[in-house]
Amino acid sequence: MGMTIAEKILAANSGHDSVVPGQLLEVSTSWVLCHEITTPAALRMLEERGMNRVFDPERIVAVPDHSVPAMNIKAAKMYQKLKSWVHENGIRHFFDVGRGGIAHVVLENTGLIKPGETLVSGDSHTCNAGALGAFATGVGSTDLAGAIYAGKVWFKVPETMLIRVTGEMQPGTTPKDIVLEVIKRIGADGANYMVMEWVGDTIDRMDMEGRFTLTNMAIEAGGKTGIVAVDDVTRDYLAARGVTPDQYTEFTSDPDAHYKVVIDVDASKVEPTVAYPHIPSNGRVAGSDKIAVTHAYVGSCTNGRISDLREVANILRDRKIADGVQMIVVPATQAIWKQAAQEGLMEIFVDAGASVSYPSCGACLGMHSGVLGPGDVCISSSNRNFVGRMGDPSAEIYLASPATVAASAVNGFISDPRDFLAAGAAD
Ligand SMILES: CC(C)[C@H](C(=O)O)[C@@H](O)C(=O)O
Ligand code: SF4
Repeated sequence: MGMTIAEKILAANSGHDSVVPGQLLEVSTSWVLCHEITTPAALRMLEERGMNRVFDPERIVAVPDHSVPAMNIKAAKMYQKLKSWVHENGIRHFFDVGRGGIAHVVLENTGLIKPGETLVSGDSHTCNAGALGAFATGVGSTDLAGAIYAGKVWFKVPETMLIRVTGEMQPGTTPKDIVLEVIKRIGADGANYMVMEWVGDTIDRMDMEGRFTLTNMAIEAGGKTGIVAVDDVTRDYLAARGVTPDQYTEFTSDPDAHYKVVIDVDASKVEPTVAYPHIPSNGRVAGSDKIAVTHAYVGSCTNGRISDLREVANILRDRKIADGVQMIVVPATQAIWKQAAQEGLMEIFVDAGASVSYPSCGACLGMHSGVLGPGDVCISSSNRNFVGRMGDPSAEIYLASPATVAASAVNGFISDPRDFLAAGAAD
């Protein structure tokens, strides 16, 4: 029987010619990504056993991102732990505060992780990197410890779900709306322990930033990871980062590969979508109800990229954020921050009355720099709207595209970004 891309990558990285779903494998990890929240626990486990070494200092990427710059002493200590470990072990790929940003977005941009490789990290959105045709997934602290020590991890080969997306996306609709629509259809557990493989002409035309948004949210449907096959879009993205095809292996799914589920999406029918509290599968068309917001957040590993910031600027240009709304814009990395500044986007955000923050996870998970209070209502470009995710348990979070967040910030209530296109503000 044929194999899917994910099965081929797992086979190649575990010394097998072929594998089948359900098979247990010991897989070599090409890369281990470490941030300051989950890595210290893994390091403690290793230290307690006298096993404090790393499998390969060149294959570990360390990026403090959640609680930086530190907002309290506990956070400062976690940062110190990551940093001292990095120095003691000669880990070169360390993206310190001011030189990095949100780990997943930093990594995707480095050219380090390549198609056909495997990546693990103690973070559930590690699936983000699957857009590069790699097998990337989040693991718990024990598996993380094993990966750091031995460069190996146990996996049960997942089943794969095929998501075929065809047709032209309509103006105002973005990759975020596509993934919110898919999660709405299959449910927050619809892809449990499956690989979500994205194909179709809509995906072929989509840039890498959009593809990262799709694979990033696999975990919100319970997926093990998301993946997109390598094509010219991927090759060009990698070439721009100095990576040539002889440095990586391209895997494609066989025509007779086995898919547990096949989903068809007509992109031309997908409308700007908002996931209502308190689960990402609770999608409705943007603006169906007039819901007043107190906060608007653009950022996170899902939607804090330069194309996202451009979309927001297109709507905020020559407009003001509604009175009573606090808007926070967080470029995902230092490089994106600089690019946004060079393009004049920062000025547009500030003139509109938004607060522009430094690259970090901060507000996304209610740690700092934008924590919600009782009864607050936030429209967010992030990926999770669970109870208490951004702060007080009584706060409500609505997930949407950056364009929908911007339109809602201007109106003061959840709005359809297409109304702004009609007004000629966005392109
Ligand atoms: C803190 C970290 C372990 C967590 C995750 O794994 O996803 C965070 O990034 C999140 O988005 O909730
Ligand atoms: S930006 Fe949000 S979702 Fe992404 S890694 Fe950070 S906390 Fe998790």
